[in-house]
Amino acid sequence: MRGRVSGTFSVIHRDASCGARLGSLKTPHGEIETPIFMPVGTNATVKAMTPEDLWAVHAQIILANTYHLYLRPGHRLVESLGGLHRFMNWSGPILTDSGGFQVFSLGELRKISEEGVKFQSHLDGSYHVLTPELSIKIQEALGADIIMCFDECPAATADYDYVSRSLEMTTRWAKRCKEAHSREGQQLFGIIQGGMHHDLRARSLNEICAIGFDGYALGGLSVGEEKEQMYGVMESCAPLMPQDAPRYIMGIGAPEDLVEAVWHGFDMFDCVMPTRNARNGMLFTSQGRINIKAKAYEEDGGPLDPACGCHVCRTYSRAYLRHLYRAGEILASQLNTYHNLYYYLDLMRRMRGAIRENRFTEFRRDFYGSQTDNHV
Ligand SMILES: CNc1nc2cc3c(=O)[nH]c(N)nc3c(CCN)c2[nH]1
Repeated sequence: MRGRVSGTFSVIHRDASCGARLGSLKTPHGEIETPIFMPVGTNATVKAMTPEDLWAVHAQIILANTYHLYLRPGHRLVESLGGLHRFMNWSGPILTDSGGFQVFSLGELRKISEEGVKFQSHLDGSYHVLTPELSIKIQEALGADIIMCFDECPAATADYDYVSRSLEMTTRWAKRCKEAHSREGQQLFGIIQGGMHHDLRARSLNEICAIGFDGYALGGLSVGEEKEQMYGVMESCAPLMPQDAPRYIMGIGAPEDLVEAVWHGFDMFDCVMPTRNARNGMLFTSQGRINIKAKAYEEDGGPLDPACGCHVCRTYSRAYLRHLYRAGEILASQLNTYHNLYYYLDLMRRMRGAIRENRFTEFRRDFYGSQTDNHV
């Protein structure tokens, strides 16, 4: 079992008007300025983006998935070829999720037990057992800078007793993950469960923090709950989490969710929304979301977002982006993804600036005012 990787995270500045804080997280592949958004690169690629594009949109750290890379091409193959960074030509930090959530959202025929999760591959129907120990070994073989404990994310519909028993098993699994983890320099984050119940959240938080990890994540959110429930869990958990460790909310979220979470004092986020929405023509702008396939843009020679400084907004018209999308061109996914990720990462940059200048509460108020949602 490895102790905490000391001195990797420091809080640089706190905005006195709220919970927002500026942080620095050091990893073997570089230093990360927080708050930060992590583009999702499930199969060792952020879909439709080259590593050069990711640097151009100022990505600092990306996420990859244990479940997918274990099934294809296999973690031992990636390890034999020099590890995930070499394999995908991304020299920046990488965080890998532990596989539990993906098994439940993708695998067929899952059976959960104290040992772990038995499941059938969504690719070929083959049978597998993912355990806390195997999840850690896979993530060590991939060589991510930050790895996640193997946990169970209960469905939003799960009842109180199920959520209570589930968090107790997640705590036992977290202990097994810490025991199994031995790769020097690699950070291990614990995951707090407890559903939408503040007493169960506090219990999970205390148990996971008592084990001691390099960072702490809120799991079990963005699973179909109401926004008020999600924000309520953020508000109740943030003050109870260690001040001096990174705080990550998994699977979050829409731009307004990121602003709310930063306001409460969270540091790291990941979500497929910017990349998945891009491929479906749903684009984020300073005036809210737009649907690029709408007829309203057929003859619109203007930029996607006049307030955006990205290459796409400086180069192409809405009419051209609409044409590419309707023609089913591959370039539509590339340009739309490039812009959406630039928007998300620029939003994080603007939030860091607001925290640095102690004006984050004003930033949050102005942000809500600007988002006249669902433009055509
Ligand atoms: C989209 N919503 C969402 N909720 C999550 C919860 C967990 C969660 O509770 N645990 C883990 N390990 N991952 C989660 C993920 C995947 C994050 N890339 C979630 N994604």
